[in-house]
Amino acid sequence: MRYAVLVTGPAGAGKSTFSSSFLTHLKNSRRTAHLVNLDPAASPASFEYEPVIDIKDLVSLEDVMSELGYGPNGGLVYCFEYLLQNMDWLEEELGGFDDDYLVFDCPGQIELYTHHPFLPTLVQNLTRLGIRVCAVYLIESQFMEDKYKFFSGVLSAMSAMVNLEIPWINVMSKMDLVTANPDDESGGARNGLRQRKDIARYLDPDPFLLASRRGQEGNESNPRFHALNQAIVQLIEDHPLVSFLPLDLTNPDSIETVVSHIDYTMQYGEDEEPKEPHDLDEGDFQGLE
Ligand SMILES: Nc1nc2c(ncn2[C@@H]2O[C@H](COP(=O)(O)OP(=O)(O)OP(=O)(O)O)[C@@H](O)[C@H]2O)c(=O)[nH]1
Repeated sequence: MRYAVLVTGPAGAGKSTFSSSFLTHLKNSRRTAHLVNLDPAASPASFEYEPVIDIKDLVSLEDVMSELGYGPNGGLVYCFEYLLQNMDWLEEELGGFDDDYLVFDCPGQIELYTHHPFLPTLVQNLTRLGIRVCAVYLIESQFMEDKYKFFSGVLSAMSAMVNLEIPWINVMSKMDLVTANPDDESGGARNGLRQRKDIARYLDPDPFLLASRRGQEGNESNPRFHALNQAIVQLIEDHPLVSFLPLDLTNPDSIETVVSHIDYTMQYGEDEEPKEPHDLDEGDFQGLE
């Protein structure tokens, strides 16, 4: 069985960094895992592991912009349309892998996840090839600095989940930049970053964070803004689809927890049949007395 993990989320959320740590973790656990780059604008410097499949071998944003005169956003859309017209290329590239974990590092343009059909079509194609697919959606801990930005992140995560309809894990990345304890002088506090005493209300989004303190901050005095917030609170209350796993890459237990959730969501290894004696070859006995 092949497994594909789509690493998604807004620009700068830490997708490439997480993909590298994830691959290191899988390799340390003696699993066969590879990086697939789906970002036609990625620079090679952003990868710790060389991608085994790279969309830039098919089409690159730089070429599309210089040769066809597209801007960055139109160029990205063109690249994905081109990929979907050339799924036989991807199918051939994927053909060389068996029983492997493939980590797809995706671009950071949020509209790709929320309202373009590209990723759903890609997922359909991967599923057709017998690949089990799940998505990890990252938003960064700095989103907690501003509750409106945070809830816009929650809504985009919800929208992407509904658009893709595949097993899904939301992750709050860069938790090393936050400390929950105001007395803790280490880590995030030492770096001058925000302490949060109410992290749990963000990891399991409490919509009443948004509804609180009417009239005390900027736009909140505008009744239409307040009414909009109330509607969003109601939506999140009625459809509590999103919660976040915290990810602190400086803590090995944290990455381990996220990987366990991915394995569980993917039902990793659940279809492995015990080998019959006549299926075993010499290699299976190596190292055994
Ligand atoms: N402190 C901290 N910084 C991080 C972490 N993950 C990523 N970063 C930093 O955040 C920036 C963006 O990280 P990337 O991994 O390139 O993010 P990305 O989502 O792949 O970015 P795009 O592909 O441009 O959308 C880089 O400067 C990283 O060093 C983290 O866990 N902690």
